[in-house]
Amino acid sequence: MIRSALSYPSKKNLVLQCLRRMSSLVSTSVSEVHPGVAHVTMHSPPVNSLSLSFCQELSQNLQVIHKDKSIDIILLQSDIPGIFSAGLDIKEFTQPKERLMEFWTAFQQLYIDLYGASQTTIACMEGSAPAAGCMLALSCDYRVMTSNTKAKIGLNESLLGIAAPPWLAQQMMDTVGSRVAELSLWRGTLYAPEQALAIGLVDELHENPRERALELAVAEFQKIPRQARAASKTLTRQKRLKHFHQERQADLEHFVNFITQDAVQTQLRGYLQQLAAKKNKK
Ligand SMILES: CCCCCCCCCCCC/C=C/CC(=O)SCCNC(=O)CCNC(=O)[C@H](O)C(C)(C)COP(=O)(O)OP(=O)(O)OC[C@H]1O[C@@H](n2cnc3c(N)ncnc32)[C@H](O)[C@@H]1OP(=O)(O)O
Repeated sequence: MIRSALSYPSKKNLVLQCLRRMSSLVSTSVSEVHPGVAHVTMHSPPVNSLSLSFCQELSQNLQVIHKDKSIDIILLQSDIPGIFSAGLDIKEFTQPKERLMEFWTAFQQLYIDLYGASQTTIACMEGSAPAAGCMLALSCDYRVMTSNTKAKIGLNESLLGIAAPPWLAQQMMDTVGSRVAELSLWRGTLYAPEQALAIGLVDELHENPRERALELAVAEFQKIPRQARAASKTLTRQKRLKHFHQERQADLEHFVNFITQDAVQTQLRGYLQQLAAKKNKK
């Protein structure tokens, strides 16, 4: 089931290609909302956690959009109320080694496809974005977050008994500075919107992030020549991406070695139980 139709005027081949790809996919949809502006909408209830298939699907959609020269701005959003993305699907961490490798490879690819997108990307966060949910936002060029104080954003991995991968920690440092990142990484701080704005983790708060993101895209960002935006991105991101490609295999090995440790597995199972207990209390 496809949640909403793709519409790229005068791009019939691409539409067909997309539809073919998406026929077995259910967790994201793509739609052109204004000439040159595409919404990529995440919909994987209950919390848009990034499972193997969700990472792969999001990547595939981004790759299709990358090839579409008529699209120059991507708005990444969720249609689950109160949630942007809950980060990586923790259940994936308890899978056998082969699956873990496939999972992490798909997550790495998603980072490449989003952080490395030549288009201008805006994260429209109407809800919480912990851990890899925060990675999705950090990979975008601009972040608009809801002003609703229930929403939280940050890298809380340490509270799960794990650590963010080096490249995600680096994204945090690049965005908020080394000292703030250092503190927030080991504390696992999840920031309320006003705090996130104060440290520069998000760029704007708005009661309607989607509306604001579209307004920014059309009234501001599209006025800057597309090639200039893309070249500026290359200036600031190329070095990080090159390094990431060099370290990709080592990063995969680090992940598998780390996550399969008995102590880490015990901690993760405990964390999942905490989440379930919290839900039962509601
Ligand atoms: C040289 C360097 C050396 C170091 C190398 C180290 C390398 C190691 C690398 C390891 C890296 C690991 C990276 C991890 C990144 C991550 O993304 S980890 C995931 C972190 N995410 C979270 O902690 C979020 C947890 N969830 C929540 O806080 C809340 O669910 C929410 C705020 C998102 C939403 O709250 P609410 O709306 O109240 O929903 P809930 O009732 O809590 O949940 C509903 C439902 O969803 C399940 N769920 C929630 N989050 C996840 C998740 N991330 N994965 C899987 N499932 C999740 C929750 O259990 C409920 O499930 P049931 O309905 O009960 O089945």
